[in-house]
Amino acid sequence: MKIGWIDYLNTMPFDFELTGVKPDINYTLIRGVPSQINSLFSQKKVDIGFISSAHYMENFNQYLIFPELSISSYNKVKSVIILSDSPLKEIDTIYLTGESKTSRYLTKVIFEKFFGKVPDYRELNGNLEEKKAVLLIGDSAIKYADAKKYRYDLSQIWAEKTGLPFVFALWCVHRNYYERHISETVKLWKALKDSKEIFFKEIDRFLTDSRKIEYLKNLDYCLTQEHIESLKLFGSYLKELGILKEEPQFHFVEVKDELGQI
Ligand SMILES: C=C(O[C@@H]1C=C(C(=O)O)C=C[C@H]1O)C(=O)O
Repeated sequence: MKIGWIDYLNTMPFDFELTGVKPDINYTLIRGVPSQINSLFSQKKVDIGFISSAHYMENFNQYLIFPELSISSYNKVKSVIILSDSPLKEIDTIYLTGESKTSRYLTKVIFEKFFGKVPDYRELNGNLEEKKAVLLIGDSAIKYADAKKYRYDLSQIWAEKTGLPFVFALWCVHRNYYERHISETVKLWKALKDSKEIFFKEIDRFLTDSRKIEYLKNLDYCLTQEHIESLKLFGSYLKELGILKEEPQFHFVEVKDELGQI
């Protein structure tokens, strides 16, 4: 089994090698930033991947979601931010990180649906200092959080406008891989879920940096009905903006029968 792993601090709770959970499967981890994992996943170079929620939405007929797991946030996420020299409403040009898919689309929803303006979107390459406004995610967002006068947290804006959590990433499997490897897939799902529980129960064993602990504790790793509502709303905005061809449906891996005890 080839597993696509997002190489950010925020995937640490799922790290079953760290927490000592043994999934009893043969696997290799392929690490990268979200955009790399998304494309390895759609090329079937990985069988199971932690991918951008928007990438699931673009390919929902081919993928299945692992239940109960995500990276989400109920208010501030802290690592999906717009850094700017001017207030948000005055931004005309914004440079978007190439590491993301969901947050790039969320930026468009925020500007175009919530604030009714279409800035010039450009690709972020090189130096932040020369750019008046940038979208950063993941570890570089944490690193450069204070780099500019204004900082806007995209998940906080979403929460203020919708009252919902925002779902950034989902664990997904290719439907046809799942059909041929049901038991291994469910074993991985269980290992990720157990790892997350052990990690937060015993967080001091795995991390000493209090800022990192605080960052991870503030994130939300669940996938409830409310999260699905939020994904649906995001999907309908993306459809309205012409980013998605159709409104996505949400299909899940069936985990109940496989491990009997769940
Ligand atoms: C919360 C985050 O969510 C990330 C954002 C993603 C995206 O924008 O496509 C994908 C995966 C997540 O790791 C983050 O990494 O800061």
